[in-house]
Amino acid sequence: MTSTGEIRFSHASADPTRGSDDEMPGSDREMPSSSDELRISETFVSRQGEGKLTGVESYFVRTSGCNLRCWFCDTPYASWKPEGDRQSVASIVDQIRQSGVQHVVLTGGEPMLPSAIEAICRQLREAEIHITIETAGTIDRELPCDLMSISPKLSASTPAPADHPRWAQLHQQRRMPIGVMRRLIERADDFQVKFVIDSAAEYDECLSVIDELGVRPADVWIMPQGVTAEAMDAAALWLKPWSDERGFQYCDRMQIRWYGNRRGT
Ligand SMILES: C[S@@+](CC[C@H](N)C(=O)[O-])C[C@H]1O[C@@H](n2cnc3c(N)ncnc32)[C@H](O)[C@@H]1O
Ligand SMILES: Nc1nc2[nH]cc(C(=O)O)c2c(=O)[nH]1
Ligand code: SF4
Ligand SMILES: [Mg+2]
Repeated sequence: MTSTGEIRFSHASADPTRGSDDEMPGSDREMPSSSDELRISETFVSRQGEGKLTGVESYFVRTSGCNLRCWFCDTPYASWKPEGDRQSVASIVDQIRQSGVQHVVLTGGEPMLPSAIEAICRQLREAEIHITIETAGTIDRELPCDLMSISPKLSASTPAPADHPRWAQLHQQRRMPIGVMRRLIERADDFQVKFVIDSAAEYDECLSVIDELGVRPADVWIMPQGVTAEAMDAAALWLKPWSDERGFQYCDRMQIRWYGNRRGT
């Protein structure tokens, strides 16, 4: 942790923010990460459903484990109750290469947590495969990335303190390191910033984060919180006009429309 409270991992370091899935974040229940393997909850080929590459066939690699605990997380099997076995960097990259798919989406959980993500990105870059990283933007790593897709977590994402006292506190402390996000944006070849909005009460905070990040409206994507087409239809009525008025991109999460909220899609 730096003096500003930001987290920066050097190559092959262990992950001090790594928490377990229960109410004892930081416990040693999980093995420390290594630079040549990481825990994977699922891999699959699908179409990118969010942001500027929507529609592009992509090989998804979902790491397991997260340093945050959004109450609405749509992949609890990679955050609240992380599942999956450890796999080597070599086997993951081999499978991607054998698939012939030219775009990879590294997501999670939090894909910037395991140090092995750096080797994956270096090897994919060598193979000239396009890399998107879907991240909450709380962890600073230097790695090759074509599209850094940052989804900053607003305060309404915090889990209920009454139900999850330790995670509520940690989530609140970790969720918005603006300096880390700025550096990720500066280093990446391209970037987008995607906000999940659950209610109009989050508008002011969203606008002030955009201001602090210094990004243009064209780089901002507004996504409704929700995991069904019905929830997205209902949210679009109030959220899309607000987004359009400010010149933001509106992001209907298309995978939900195409496939429903199903794992592996
Ligand atoms: C599961 S997260 C994994 C990557 C990273 N941890 C993050 O949050 O950006 C993938 C994307 O799904 C979004 N997301 C998760 N749950 C959601 C929900 N209930 N409604 C809308 N978007 C959601 C996240 O904000 C992020 O953009
Ligand atoms: N099709 C599809 N597109 C996605 N874009 C970002 C995803 C994610 O979970 O990070 C995702 C996902 O899970 N599926
Ligand atoms: S940061 Fe991403 S993976 Fe972690 S809990 Fe929030 S939405 Fe889920
Ligand atoms: Mg998803």
